[in-house]
Amino acid sequence: MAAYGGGPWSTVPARSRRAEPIAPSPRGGSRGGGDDRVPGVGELAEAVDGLEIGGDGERRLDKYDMPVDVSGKGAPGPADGFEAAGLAEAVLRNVARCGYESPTPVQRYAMPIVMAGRDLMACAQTGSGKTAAFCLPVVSGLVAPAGGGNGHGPRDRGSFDRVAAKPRALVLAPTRELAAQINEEAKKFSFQTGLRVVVAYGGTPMFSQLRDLEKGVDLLVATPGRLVDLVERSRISLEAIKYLVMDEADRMLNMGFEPQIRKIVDMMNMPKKSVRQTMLFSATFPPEIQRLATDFLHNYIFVTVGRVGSSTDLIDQKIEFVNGGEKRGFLLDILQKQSVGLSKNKQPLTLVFVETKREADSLQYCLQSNGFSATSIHGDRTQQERERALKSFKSGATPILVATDVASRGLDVPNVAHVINYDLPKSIDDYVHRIGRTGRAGKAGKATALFTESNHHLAKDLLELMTGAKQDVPEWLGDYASRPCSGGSSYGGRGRRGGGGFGGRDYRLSSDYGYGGNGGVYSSSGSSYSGGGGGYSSRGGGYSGRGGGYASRGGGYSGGASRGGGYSGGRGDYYRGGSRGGGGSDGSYRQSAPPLPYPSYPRAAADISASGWD
Ligand SMILES: Nc1ncnc2c1ncn2[C@@H]1O[C@H](COP(=O)(O)OP(=O)(O)OP(=O)(O)O)[C@@H](O)[C@H]1O
Repeated sequence: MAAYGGGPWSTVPARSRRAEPIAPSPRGGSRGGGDDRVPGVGELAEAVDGLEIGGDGERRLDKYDMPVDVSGKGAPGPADGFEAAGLAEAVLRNVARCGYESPTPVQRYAMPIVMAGRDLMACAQTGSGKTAAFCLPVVSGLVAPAGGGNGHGPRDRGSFDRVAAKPRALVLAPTRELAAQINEEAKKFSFQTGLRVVVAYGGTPMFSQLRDLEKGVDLLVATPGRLVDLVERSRISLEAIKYLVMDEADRMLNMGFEPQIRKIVDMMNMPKKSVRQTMLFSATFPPEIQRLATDFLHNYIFVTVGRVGSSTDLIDQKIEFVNGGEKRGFLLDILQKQSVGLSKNKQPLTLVFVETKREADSLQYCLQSNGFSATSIHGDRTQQERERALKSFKSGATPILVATDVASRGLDVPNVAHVINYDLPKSIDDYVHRIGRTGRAGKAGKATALFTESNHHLAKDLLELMTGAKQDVPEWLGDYASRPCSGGSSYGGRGRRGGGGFGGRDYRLSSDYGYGGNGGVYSSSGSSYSGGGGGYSSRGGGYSGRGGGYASRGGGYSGGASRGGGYSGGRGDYYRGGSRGGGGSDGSYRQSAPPLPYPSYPRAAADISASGWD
């Protein structure tokens, strides 16, 4: 396979970019009155609270250049640049303001697909620019004039019709912090377009969000819980939705969250899938979630950059074997060593992941008692506390953030130098997302995992992941990986990743699915686009999962009183049976039962709320 032939990426250090004047739009001209003036970054920052552009250090954006596979009938080819993608001029100006010189691979492929009005499932590595990959074409589609080529007919401004706001685009995100971040990004990209971007998430008073909604909304970013609440109060109507995006889609459709997503999509008056345009994005997409996702997609295109669920080799991954009781000392040692010789305000930003909320509190206290400046974020802290902690971490005022999985997905904190998995997660996909908080946007990062005996179930997947990312793997990990594990392989077992090797990532290509051959599949990594043919019938092919389902993973999880049972193997929908009682919020389990193979996500309503799902 030939290497992916993407356009040259910017490797200009962000700092120098920040200092440079922003170039006027290459096309000149403007849309709508009064847009000729091109503001500088500072001005944009003033206009958009929370704007952050770049950070320190060299960027190796070329690191994301890797084989790209595209499957699905009639997929448009990639765009060489932002202009070639056909984005509206106002949006192009905002791209320039953000200092983006050329699109990342996922952006090159996703933008033309979305601009062509096609549904999309896209999988690309953490930190590789997926947010802009959906925001730019969606914003562009919203500002496009009648007949502007986006296939959505005349422009109809989001309106406030008596009581209900009617957004035309909806972006769903699994946590409040991520929703807030996407909101900021979307605002940047829609600067001076006349579009209104509004965010709605739980944990904050509703009245300010209502006031915002009353002014009208074109693009709404929301967490599912708060959205359901607003729709049920008739403050939002989804009847005008043209674009539906699910960020971190595999998480959104996973575990206890899926029913709420179904409620939003199927039972709240949203146009049906053949009418709206639906886009799903994540760095990880297990086949069973891909299968579930087809319920929401219409004749979609699947794009994967690199291997589904792989980590970027921008991250230097280390794994250390530690006895459970020695973890704290080990962590203190790491932190001590990395801070030597650095002044207080130059400490590297370090994110420490733990499994439970209680452990987060306790570790924060321990670190503080040992002279480290640390804060924490988890589902038991108030939203105000969470936001304060994140802000303090971002600014470097508190360079150590102890977090549960509530911070594992999507958060883009520039300059996180080190991610430490103090407790390893239950699944390899969670690991991929956690370490992906560093090594973003082409910058290098470091990840250290403390592996204990109880993490045996993860050994095989870690070995495979690290080997794939060209990391040094200790011999003992290979030993663990080759030994049978009583708990079976983790849920995130590589066997579920689509058969291994490039080309097997779109689950529709599984022979079980009845995709009908190689129709509409091409790979930028060499083989040519083979056009139509084939075709597939959504859900119709009898996809049988990973051959054996959960039960194949060494005994699987058999339920247990506190969990409400229901984990019976089969095709991945264990949560459908039985109650989902038990479990702490945001991936926090306090019980002393043996570790679950999966999930680390909340499964009861109260947990969902505390995790920020609302
Ligand atoms: N074309 C580009 N040129 C330069 N920087 C970019 C470009 N596109 C995105 N970025 C920057 O890359 C960083 C990561 O982007 P983003 O948060 O969208 O990643 P992601 O793929 O969604 O990651 P995750 O899977 O963790 O959610 C952001 O700081 C963003 O501003």
